[in-house]
Amino acid sequence: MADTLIFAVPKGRILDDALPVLERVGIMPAAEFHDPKNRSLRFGTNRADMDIIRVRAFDVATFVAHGAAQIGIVGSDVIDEFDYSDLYAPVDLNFGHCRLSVAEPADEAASNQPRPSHIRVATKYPNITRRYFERQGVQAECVKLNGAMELAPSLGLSRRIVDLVESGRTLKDNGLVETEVITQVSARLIVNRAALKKDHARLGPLMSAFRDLAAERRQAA
Ligand SMILES: Nc1ncnc2c1ncn2[C@@H]1O[C@H](COP(=O)(O)OP(=O)(O)OP(=O)(O)O)[C@@H](O)[C@H]1O
Ligand SMILES: O=P(O)(O)OC[C@H]1O[C@H](OP(=O)(O)OP(=O)(O)O)[C@H](O)[C@@H]1O
Repeated sequence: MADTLIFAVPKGRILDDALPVLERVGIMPAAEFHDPKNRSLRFGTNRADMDIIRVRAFDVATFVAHGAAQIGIVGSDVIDEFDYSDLYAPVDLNFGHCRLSVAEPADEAASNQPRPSHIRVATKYPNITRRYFERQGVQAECVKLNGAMELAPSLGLSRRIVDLVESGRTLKDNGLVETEVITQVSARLIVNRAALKKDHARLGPLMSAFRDLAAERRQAA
């Protein structure tokens, strides 16, 4: 019997959109997965050869990149931040749309001052942020936060932030404006490259099923 395939999904907001997609490709987590009282982190599925793990978004990429999970679903923001060479992201699943942007207090953005060559930025994405500003000849000193980046400017932690924006509501409610879009974000299927080589017989058809479904959903949209 072949090894059990591990499918990693993020426990945050992407999960609600990911579950119907998984179901469409024939993967259904066991009933306990949906029980909020259940503290297990690994669950069976309707496929005897596959288990599902539910972890934090950034950890989905880490589990798959190291081959601890062979396949998963995660936002492209996370893939770009880590830039793991062992991660293959073959399918844009066309949900979880948002963008990664630079924002700053509305009054400071309006003042139109020239940007200094060294800036401080609060973000969950220090690698993307450094790379982005480096391309403009600006050295970005990043203060790593794991959430609530929007608080940083008003509390004097940094003038700028780099964070995800969807409706813009969080920025607005915290007195910030979006000044630059770094990149568009959507959910992706990710596969461990070594696992794909070793177990193409199972991972190949799975990838094709996700690819076909994504194409079908794009056509229907
Ligand atoms: N406002 C948003 N609109 C659409 N997609 C988003 C939005 N915020 C985050 N995402 C996507 O969902 C993913 C997970 O975001 P979520 O907010 O669930 O993470 P989180 O719960 O803050 O993360 P953590 O697991 O570190 O607690 C992000 O990596 C991104 O791809
Ligand atoms: O533009 P909007 O529609 O307001 O969405 C953007 C917000 O959504 C995400 O936060 P989330 O709600 O996931 O909370 P977090 O701070 O825990 O990441 C993101 O970090 C922004 O704060």
